[in-house]
Formats: sequence, C-alpha cells, structure tokens
Amino acid sequence: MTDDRIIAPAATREDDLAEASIRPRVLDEYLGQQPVREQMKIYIEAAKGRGEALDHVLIFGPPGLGKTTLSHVIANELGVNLRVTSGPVIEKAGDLAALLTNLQPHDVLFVDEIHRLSPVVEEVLYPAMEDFQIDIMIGEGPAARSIKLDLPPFTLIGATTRAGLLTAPLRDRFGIVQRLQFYSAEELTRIVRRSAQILGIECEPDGASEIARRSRGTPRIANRLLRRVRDFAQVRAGGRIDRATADGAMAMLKVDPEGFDELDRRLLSTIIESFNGGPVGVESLAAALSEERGTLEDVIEPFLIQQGYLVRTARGRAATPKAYRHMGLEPVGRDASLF
Ligand SMILES: Nc1ncnc2c1ncn2[C@@H]1O[C@H](COP(=O)(O)OP(=O)(O)OP(=O)(O)O)[C@@H](O)[C@H]1O
Ligand SMILES: [Mg+2]
Repeated sequence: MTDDRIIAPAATREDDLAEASIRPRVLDEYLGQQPVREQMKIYIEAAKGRGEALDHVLIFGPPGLGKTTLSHVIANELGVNLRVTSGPVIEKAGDLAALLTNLQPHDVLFVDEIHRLSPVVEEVLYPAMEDFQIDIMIGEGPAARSIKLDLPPFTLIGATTRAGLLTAPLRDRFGIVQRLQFYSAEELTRIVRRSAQILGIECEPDGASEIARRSRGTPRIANRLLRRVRDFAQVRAGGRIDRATADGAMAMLKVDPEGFDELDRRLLSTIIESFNGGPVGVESLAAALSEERGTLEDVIEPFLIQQGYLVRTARGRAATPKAYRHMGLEPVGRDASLF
C-alpha cells in the first residue's frame, strides 16, 4: 500500500539512515521556505539578544517538508539542547513532567505529532507553556495533594501535519506559527544538488531539475528519488546523472512527469470514473481506494490540491479539468460552478 510508494512522503528506514548526513543543520542550509527562514532568523536573534527562551513554535505542513529538520535547526541556531518526543509517546501527565523538569534553561522540547497528545497531558502542558509551571499530584486517595513545580524557561516546538487537528487552546499558546509550503521545482533542484554533493554523486544540473520536478514539492521525496536514480546511473550510465538517466530511472519507477504515481492516478481516475468527477465525500473515496481517510487527507490530497488537480468543496472532493486532461480525458458534464 502507501508505504511502498517510491514517492510516499512518509519516512522509510532507509530515509532515516540517509538523512543523517544530508539533513540541514543551520538556517543557511535550510533551503526554500524563505518567509519561514527570514522570520525565524529574526526571532532567534532577538531571543538570544535578550537572553530569553525563544517563544513556543508550532510548525505544520504535510509529511517530508522539513518540520523535524526545522526544529533541529532552530535548537542548533539557539545553541541549546533539543529533546525529542511525540504526542502518542507521552502517555501520562507524569511522563510530561519528567521531560519538562529535566530541561536546562532555554532548551527546546520538540513534540512531534502534537495533535495526538491526550487531553490530560494537554491540560498539564498549558500552564507549563504559559507560566513555566506545572501542577502535579503526589500520593493517592485522601492523602493526595497537588504541588506546583517551577520549570526552567524553555521553548516548545510542536509539529503536526494539519493545523485543524489541534485544539484551539493549545494552538493559542504558540507565539510563533509556521506553515511549511510545498517547495518549488527550483528550490528542490538546489536541494538535490546539495544532497548529491554531500553523497558524492555526480549530478548534472538538468538531471537534478528532472528529479526535482517529479518530487511532489517534497524534499524527502527528492532525496529518495536521487538515491534511486543514482543506482540506475551507476549500473547504466557510468554513475553520472543527467536528464536522460533521470528520465529512464523515473520510467522504471513508474513516476510520471508530474511526479504522480499509481495511487495518485488511481485517486483521480476513481473520482472521474466512479463518481462522475465528484464531488465525492472523503469517506466514500477512501473506501473506494481501500486507503485510510487520514492517509488520503494528509499524504495524497494536499499536493494534488496545491497543484490544482483536485478541489475540496463543502460537498466533497472534485476533479478539476486539469485532472481530466492529465488522465487523457475531456472534462464533460461538469458542474462548472465548482470552479
Ligand atoms: N528546507 C530544506 N532544505 C534542505 N533539505 C530539507 C529541507 N527540509 C527538509 N529537507 C530534507 O528532507 C528530509 C525530510 O524532512 P523532515 O524529516 O524534516 O520532514 P518532516 O516534515 O518532519 O516529515 P514528517 O511529517 O514525516 O515527520 C530531511 O531529512 C532533509 O534532508
Ligand atoms: Mg518529522
């Protein structure tokens, strides 16, 4: 299913191993996302100048766009430690208390998938974020009492794929909110060239841009395609990646010129053929594709929507004329008011 897709945005084990060497460490290596980079540079410098912890940061964006990377970069630029955890891992209030009380002043606590925190843990987090204090219960039954603990000033960085998944009170406690955008082909080209250089891969500019163009606006996919194309180039082209080699490799991998794979095409053709172009509710669509609704919403749809192949309407998802043309079909019988 989705995990085997060469262009799946979620990280594989191989990605994790390879990413250790190519993951940007400082803001200057964090390519693209210019508004985010410029703002963070100012906020970081200001916080350091005042000798304070950076305000809490919420980062959201589809998988593979650089949320985890950005949090590492921020901690690095601040010159503080980064503690990494995730929403589902913090099961009890006590787990969170242990994490928080072990922080050094100005440290960063990175909570991945922050939308998956349990409500009880979230309650403990509010005063921690606001006043650097937590209330914890000691003992049980009638002897139980609550004590207040002071925490060192710290920065919470939360990451989530969609802002809409967060409760309003949690979202309101972040002073800085950054939404990551899909990368342009030009930005991805720079990312591919940088990775190729670090990995010692010979990659021509037109080979890099060919890989970039098919990477669904996502650095993780660009880096993964680069590694696959390298294998192909090594066996077929003396190790050098140019446009023809990249093209040949992509054909073998069944990644089309828009960066779509089987699943993207299946989604578009299902809407067009089984649901007359839509609108179709997300549940029906997920059932027709045998995919999880969450996978559809977080992983497959965002890029198709951003590229104008799909629209989300009040009545469900609909294929655009661009989608019909991509599938080699004429847009017919469409409700023109949708667009
Ligand atoms: N701005 C960037 N410049 C260069 N490379 C980047 C950038 N952002 C991400 N990358 C590369 O893409 C890889 C994936 O990024 P990262 O793991 O930060 O994504 P993520 O948003 O945390 O994804 P997930 O939602 O799956 O956790 C990184 O290892 C890094 O090599
Ligand atoms: Mg991540």
